[in-house]
Amino acid sequence: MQIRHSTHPDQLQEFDTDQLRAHYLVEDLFVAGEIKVVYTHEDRIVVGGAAPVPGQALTLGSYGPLRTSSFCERRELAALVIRGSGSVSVDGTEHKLGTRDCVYVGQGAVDVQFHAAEDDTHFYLFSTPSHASFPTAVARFDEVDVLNMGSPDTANVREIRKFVHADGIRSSQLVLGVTRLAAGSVWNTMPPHTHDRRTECYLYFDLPADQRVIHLCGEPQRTRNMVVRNEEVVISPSWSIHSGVGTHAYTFVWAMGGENQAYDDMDQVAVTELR
Ligand SMILES: O=C[C@H](O)[C@@H](O)CC(=O)C(=O)O
Ligand SMILES: [Zn+2]
Repeated sequence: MQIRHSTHPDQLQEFDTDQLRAHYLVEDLFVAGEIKVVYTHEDRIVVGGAAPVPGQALTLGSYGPLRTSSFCERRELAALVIRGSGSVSVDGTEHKLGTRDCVYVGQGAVDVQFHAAEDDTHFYLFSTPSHASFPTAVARFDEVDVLNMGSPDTANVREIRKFVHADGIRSSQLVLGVTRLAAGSVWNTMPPHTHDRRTECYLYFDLPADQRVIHLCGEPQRTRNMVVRNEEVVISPSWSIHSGVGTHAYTFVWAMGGENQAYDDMDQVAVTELR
């Protein structure tokens, strides 16, 4: 388990490209036959990747820094299939998931296993601390409500789907959804926002291997950027905007943990205020 420490916004001004990437970008999460996890002290979120091969399930263990006997002893977890299809077994109950479907696993689950139904199946894992147990539940990409956002003039036509949230799958603090850009649209979350009460992570996917997303971070009046590949995660501390422009359309998982679950609790930043 890799550890990322929290950072102060002033530090961002001192970071060079490599330091910026070392603190906020998570690469190489998806390795065939392995589970990879990264613990950030920003709201104690754990992000991970599970890439089982068909016929060989992967079991989620606990990790030294958690000091628990099972991963979900004091945590809740969401697993979303970003590529392929498969199932997640939670204490013996199998939940079949197609591409872009998600299972929420409540605190207290002991035995969590990932099974691939086809080659190149990738599960994205997102976990936050939890001090109350909520039922394990599945949300399907094609069944959750869709919010249409953006316009062709600003190249940001996109569909926002909320999976784990106050009016969907209930959780202790975890909030998660998927945003998909229309062909020809490239901007997400523009105009951008911050939410001082939550940390947010973006996992970009469905981006062709030879394309990139230029992800914008930092305080609104002193932004920085990182060039991001397919299936990489960006950690956004609560003081940072989180927005990006692709060289091609893409999809991303946005997921948060923190003080509240109110999606609308955002401080919007006008495009003209950015620097
Ligand atoms: O806090 C919420 C998140 O940043 C995302 O839901 C924004 C997003 O998906 C978008 O505008 O494209
Ligand atoms: Zn946000």
